[in-house]
Amino acid sequence: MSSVEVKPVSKSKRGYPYPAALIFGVPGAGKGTQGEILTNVPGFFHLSSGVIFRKLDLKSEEGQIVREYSARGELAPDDLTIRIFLNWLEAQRAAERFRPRDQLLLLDGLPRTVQQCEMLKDYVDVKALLHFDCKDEEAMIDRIRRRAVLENRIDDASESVTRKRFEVYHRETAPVLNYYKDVVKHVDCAGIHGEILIECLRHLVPILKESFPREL
Ligand SMILES: Nc1ncnc2c1ncn2[C@@H]1O[C@H](COP(=O)(O)OP(=O)(O)O)[C@@H](O)[C@H]1O
Repeated sequence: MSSVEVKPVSKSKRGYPYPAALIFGVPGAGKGTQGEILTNVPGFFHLSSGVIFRKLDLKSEEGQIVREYSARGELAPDDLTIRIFLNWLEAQRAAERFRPRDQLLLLDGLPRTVQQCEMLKDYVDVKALLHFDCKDEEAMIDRIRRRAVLENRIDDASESVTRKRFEVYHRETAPVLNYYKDVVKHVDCAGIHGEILIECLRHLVPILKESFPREL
């Protein structure tokens, strides 16, 4: 993707707020893997902020800022994050890859601060937050170490940066769980892919049917 152009978004014209579910949890919990699996199921559209950020043109100002923060294991500034996300979402919608009238948006990695929840309020209607619950954080750190080799991710390469991401998660991201406390669903992230998929679908399919009623 080339550099992100920042355009003001007219809320009423786009049909906001879009129905959405959040895939939520510590780094390495398997959010991206499940999101990718689910996006192959008709009715779901997966969007990962980390993936969008890694696709930014490094020559662009946004690309450079985001890379600096992620290389340190810190969160990018909220306003920049939300702007990049909304522009990217609109580009997907304009290209008809994302169809808000019949696809539930699966957000992975966003919102990641309470401030981001507030900023997204008019744009996404959060129907559920799937909390990928991980009791064993050291196992997650091991997973991330293996992923660094496979995916060549700058923020996965150093253990101190990984530990910093966990610290930032507990301090800044965990409060998001409380913000959406009425719609939190627990998913045990220790299972095999198929088991986790079943759990996710058990929570998501009723939302899909309710959000996009269809006559047979
Ligand atoms: N919602 C967000 N707000 C701020 N920064 C973000 C957000 N999403 C991703 N990032 C940045 O991108 C990096 C990688 O994100 P991600 O791929 O979701 O990693 P993780 O494995 O930590 O869940 C983060 O460490 C952070 O610097």
